[in-house]
Amino acid sequence: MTATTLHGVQLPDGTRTDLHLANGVITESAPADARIVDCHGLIALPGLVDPHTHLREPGREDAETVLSGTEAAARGGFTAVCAMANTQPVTDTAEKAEHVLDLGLNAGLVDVVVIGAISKGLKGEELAELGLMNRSRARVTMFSDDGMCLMNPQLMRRALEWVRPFNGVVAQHSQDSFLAGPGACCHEGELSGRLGLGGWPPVAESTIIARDAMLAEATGSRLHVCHITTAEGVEVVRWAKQRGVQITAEVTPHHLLLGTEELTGYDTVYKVNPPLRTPEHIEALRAALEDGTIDVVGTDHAPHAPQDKDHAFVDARPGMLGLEQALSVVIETMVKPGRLTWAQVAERMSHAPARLASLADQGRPLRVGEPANIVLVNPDRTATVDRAQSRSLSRNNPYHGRTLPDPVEATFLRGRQTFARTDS
Ligand SMILES: NC(=O)N[C@@H](CC(=O)O)C(=O)O
Ligand SMILES: [Zn+2]
Ligand SMILES: [Zn+2]
Repeated sequence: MTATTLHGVQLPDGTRTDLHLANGVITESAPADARIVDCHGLIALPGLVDPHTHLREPGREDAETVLSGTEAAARGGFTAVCAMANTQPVTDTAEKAEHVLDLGLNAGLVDVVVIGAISKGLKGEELAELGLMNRSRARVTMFSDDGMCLMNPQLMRRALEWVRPFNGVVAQHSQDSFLAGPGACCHEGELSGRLGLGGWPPVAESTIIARDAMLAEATGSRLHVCHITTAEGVEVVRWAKQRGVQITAEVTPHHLLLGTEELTGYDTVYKVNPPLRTPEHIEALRAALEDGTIDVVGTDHAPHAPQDKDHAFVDARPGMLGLEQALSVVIETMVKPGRLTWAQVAERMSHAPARLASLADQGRPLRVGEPANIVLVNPDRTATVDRAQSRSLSRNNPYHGRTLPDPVEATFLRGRQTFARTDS
């Protein structure tokens, strides 16, 4: 593999330097035959780490494969993605976890980190093989029934106890379906009434977060709150952190940018769980990402085939794409308004998610000796999103037609270029 020198690149702390990439790591100096890339005006961030991706393989390869999903990830600046367990079959055994790991290794574009199911078949009844998945080649440390809220508090407690010896983490999709209105498919509020759609009240999220935070405290285990969407939920996380609970929270790009007003045309691309919220909630999420109450950005990249989206709003599958525009949305909503520095973007999108998933070789600082996992960012470039250009096999891109930052110039996984912009 040829060595590369990123000449004159800006580091997250604002300093300018030459970064030499050779043999998979950042080196002190470059060999004589190194390719030199002029990086003036570009920023190097540590490769992004997505703690929450749906890759759909095995089972729904018409919507996404590990290859197509990881191509989308590399294009978005990611060098690692954590693959959710709600595939068909569900990732609930060591063998299935190793299968997903191997699909990722074969694709070779980003590190595919396997998330195991908490319960067998995501049914919420019996614990899955947590210990065996952890001891498998996939070395699973994160467990989630995402797609479903793990309702049974006894099972939640036992899952938290199980992961403690290996410092694992339980990631919850916090949505109490008993509190949802009939046919709930959007935020409960003035608009759901006007549109005649059933709603999810914010309290359906915050009460589950509060319950799980208390269980995490009682067990001394790590809890991760997936895709938080409400001001009340953020308040509970803030309170739990003050108590010393080992809790982390995640926000998606779409919940940072998009609100309930998108729903007025009943376009099912905007149907997602948890639902898009109102401006007060969106502002609470941005403020919490700014002050660190929300630790990480997770895409919740959820590809769906047309036949699963082309339905009445209430019947369509929830979920939207996120990998390719995640950094675009964070720049638009957080960097441009001066709410996050580049070092803080690196923290929320690389360092912190790597710690969450216990990844030793991801989310590392850009220093000599560290793995050469890097995304090159052009902070000034913008483009109009075209869903037809996506690397994903699916087209449920909620940013289609919007002009947004288009920052990713190139992505390097252990020094090897996994994405390069070709249209400039
Ligand atoms: N976010 C969604 O609306 N859908 C996700 C599941 C999930 O993240 O809950 C999916 O798998 O499609
Ligand atoms: Zn979810
Ligand atoms: Zn999800």
